[in-house]
Amino acid sequence: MKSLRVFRREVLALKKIFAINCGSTSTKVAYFEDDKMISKVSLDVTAEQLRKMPKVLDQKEYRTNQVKEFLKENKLDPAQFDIIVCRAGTIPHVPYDGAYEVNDLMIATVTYAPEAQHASTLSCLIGKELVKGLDIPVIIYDPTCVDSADEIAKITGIPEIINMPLAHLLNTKAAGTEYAKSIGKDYKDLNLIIVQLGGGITLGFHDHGRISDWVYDDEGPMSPQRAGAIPTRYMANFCYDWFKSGKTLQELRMYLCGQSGLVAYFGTQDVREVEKMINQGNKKAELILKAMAYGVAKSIGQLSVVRGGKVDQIILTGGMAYSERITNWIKEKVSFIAPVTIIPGEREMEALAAGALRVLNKEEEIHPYNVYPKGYSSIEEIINNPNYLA
Ligand SMILES: Nc1ncnc2c1ncn2[C@@H]1O[C@H](COP(=O)(O)OP(=O)(O)O)[C@@H](O)[C@H]1O
Ligand SMILES: CCCC(=O)OP(=O)(O)O
Repeated sequence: MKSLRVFRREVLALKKIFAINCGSTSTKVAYFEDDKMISKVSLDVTAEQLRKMPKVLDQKEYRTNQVKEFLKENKLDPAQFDIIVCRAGTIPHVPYDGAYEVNDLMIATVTYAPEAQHASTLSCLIGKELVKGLDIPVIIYDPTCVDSADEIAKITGIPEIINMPLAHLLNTKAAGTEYAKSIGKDYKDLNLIIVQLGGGITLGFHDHGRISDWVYDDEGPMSPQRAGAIPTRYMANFCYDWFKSGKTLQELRMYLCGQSGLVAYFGTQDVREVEKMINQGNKKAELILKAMAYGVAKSIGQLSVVRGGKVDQIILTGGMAYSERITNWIKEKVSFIAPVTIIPGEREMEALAAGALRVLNKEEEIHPYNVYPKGYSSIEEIINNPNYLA
């Protein structure tokens, strides 16, 4: 039996939480003691660097070194952590939001059979590597692929294709929670359209705490790195030419989610650079950036019908929400639907740590992770037959 002293030390000690968030344009890491952020860094990964490491797994070493450098500079030893919590996506859909264990199946899936090429994958790989040989839990929290959507929203005009929900759940839920709190309500009391204006743009209709419909980065506006929706007649011809020129399906997926959007027009994913061009009188830069904002407004309009116009608030969040030019362009078009609140930047690191703390305090359980990618039924099969995105 534990002595009272040991029991007290375990219960009263501050929980040491390390959070890892690989985004498409940055690597963010932070160290928390309970809910207090002790240190954080956000390191840019530029379009230029990404061109040299086009496959997401190519970036693993680079980003792992960024994380290790942070640990060294802050004199942090992974052996002291109570838990590592990671941002996640690119795994098959899971039924609930919240925490999932990072286990062998998840590691095999993101390594050999990912659902997409997205840097968030790397977060759990790096997390697991840091605690190799140690008995420290690694979890993901509020991944992009929670299936909480209305069935009707998933139906497409091609019966074989079921459109599954994807969205920046982690940050948009955190922004919704922050907004609700600011008006003395609970996130689960409201209908919110929340827009993530990041390297990729996604929108969600948050119906009393559940994303019931969404617009993913390939279904609506272009974004700094991504093409957005392209009419199928153009896309069919584009793909035909692409494959005829000898390029692969994986290269196409990486182009659509990494090298298109603003990057394709201007060679940069940094909106501040594009704004500089506009300030210097570049009319093309103004037109393209405005087209992106216009696309966001149209997608907000699309989601406004989900509950027959019952929208309590529209929230704009993510890095680009710092740009007044962009948020004003969007507001002009959508304010007739509902009032607009701007919550710029991200609170993903805080949201990851808060989730991990609830897990450590036993207020929330860790869901087991047991969903196999389509077409696979064992870890060996996944490892031995990587998919085309690996
Ligand atoms: N102050 C700012 N003004 C305009 N755009 C910004 C600003 N800060 C960041 N951004 C843009 O926001 C985007 C990144 O958003 P972020 O939410 O950090 O993305 P991600 O998590 O996808 O890496 C980039 O295009 C970046 O240039
Ligand atoms: C839901 C998609 C995840 C995504 O696009 O994240 P980034 O904005 O970090 O690229």
